[in-house]
Amino acid sequence: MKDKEFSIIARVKSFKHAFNGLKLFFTNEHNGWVHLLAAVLAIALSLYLNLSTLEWIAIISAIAIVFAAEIFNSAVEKLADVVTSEINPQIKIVKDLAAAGVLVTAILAVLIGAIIFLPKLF
Ligand SMILES: Nc1ncnc2c1ncn2[C@@H]1O[C@H](COP(=O)(O)OP(=O)(O)OP(=O)(O)O)[C@@H](O)[C@H]1O
Repeated sequence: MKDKEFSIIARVKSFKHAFNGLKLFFTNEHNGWVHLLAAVLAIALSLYLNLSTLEWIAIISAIAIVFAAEIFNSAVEKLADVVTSEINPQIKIVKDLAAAGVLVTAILAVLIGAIIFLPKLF
């Protein structure tokens, strides 16, 4: 691959593509809406419970990790659908693995939420 010169314009374009990806995720992906709702509720509860700085860092990190995993999962699903629209056992494995990645981050988020919120609520 030929070395490319550093260009501010190219970097700005990369950001534009990434923000377009975010727009696509939040407009087209139903799971994106579910995660957005969960994130808004978690942030509202965090504001209400007046969290410490470290607790905020944990909550925000959990939210971001789940979103990132879901976005990668959506990308894998889209790519898999381009590869074939037929039922294919290998595509099933690929999609199930990507979904498992989201599940792991969702479990992490629930555990972090439980550790932080439950003692303050009960
Ligand atoms: N082409 C395929 N061949 C075999 N199995 C498939 C195929 N497409 C989807 N699946 C199975 O259906 C599941 C759901 O895949 P789909 O692409 O419909 O994602 P989805 O319904 O958007 O899921 P998610 O809730 O993760 O967004 C996959 O995890 C996989 O087990």
